Amino acid sequence: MGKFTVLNHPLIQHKLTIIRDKSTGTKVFREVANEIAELMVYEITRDLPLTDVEIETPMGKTVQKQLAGKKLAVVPILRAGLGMVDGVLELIPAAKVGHIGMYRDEKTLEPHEYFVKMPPDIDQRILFIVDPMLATGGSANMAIEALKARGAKSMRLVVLVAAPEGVKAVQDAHPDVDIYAAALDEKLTETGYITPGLGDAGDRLFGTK
Ligand SMILES: O=P(O)(O)OC[C@H]1O[C@H](OP(=O)(O)OP(=O)(O)O)[C@H](O)[C@@H]1O
Ligand SMILES: O=c1cc[nH]c(=O)[nH]1
Ligand SMILES: [Mg+2]
Repeated sequence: MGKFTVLNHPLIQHKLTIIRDKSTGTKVFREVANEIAELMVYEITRDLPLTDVEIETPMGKTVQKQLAGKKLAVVPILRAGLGMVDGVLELIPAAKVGHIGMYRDEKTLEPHEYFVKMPPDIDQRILFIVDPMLATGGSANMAIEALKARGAKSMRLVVLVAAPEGVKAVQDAHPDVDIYAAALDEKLTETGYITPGLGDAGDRLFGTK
């Protein structure tokens, strides 16, 4: 089973409270969502392997560390995942960005894929799939399937708020994918929203209804 980790650093908890608050407007919501994504990526990349490299400082030759092995890519699930990309790129500016478009039918809650554009070498990369909300897990599971079908072998799912239902659905369907969340909330409502949650992440990021 894939690991599920809640990254409950005090700064992350504080910032999450800001974006949960319904009085927080679009501008601050966007800024703070990216700040949380940045803090999460700092934690999630702790286990990346390092290798020795010889360089020359102004004082002479020395052996130091650099990131080894697989390169990274960030994959936002459109639309709302876009609200986390800049935060990730602050720390990993050289990462490639793949996009996958998914929307959830408001009545059936079934996910629908409408766009996929990936870097050509996703089989060589660690993919950080980002989406603020993991509700039923349908969108994340369909996105992971689409990426696997295109050759992806190493993926981590990074969400701001997770519902227990979504965590279980992804763990059951994709035991090879670890999940990281800023919070694990109580449950889903009858209409498929996470409660207490933060509402509709896409609408809050982009000012739509
Ligand atoms: O786990 P699930 O039940 O699939 O729900 C979560 C999905 O719902 C939201 O997207 P939405 O469909 O609202 O699209 P949007 O990002 O364009 O607003 C959210 O950003 C996730 O992608
Ligand atoms: O609570 C939820 C559930 C799905 N998508 C959202 O944007 N919010
Ligand atoms: Mg939405």
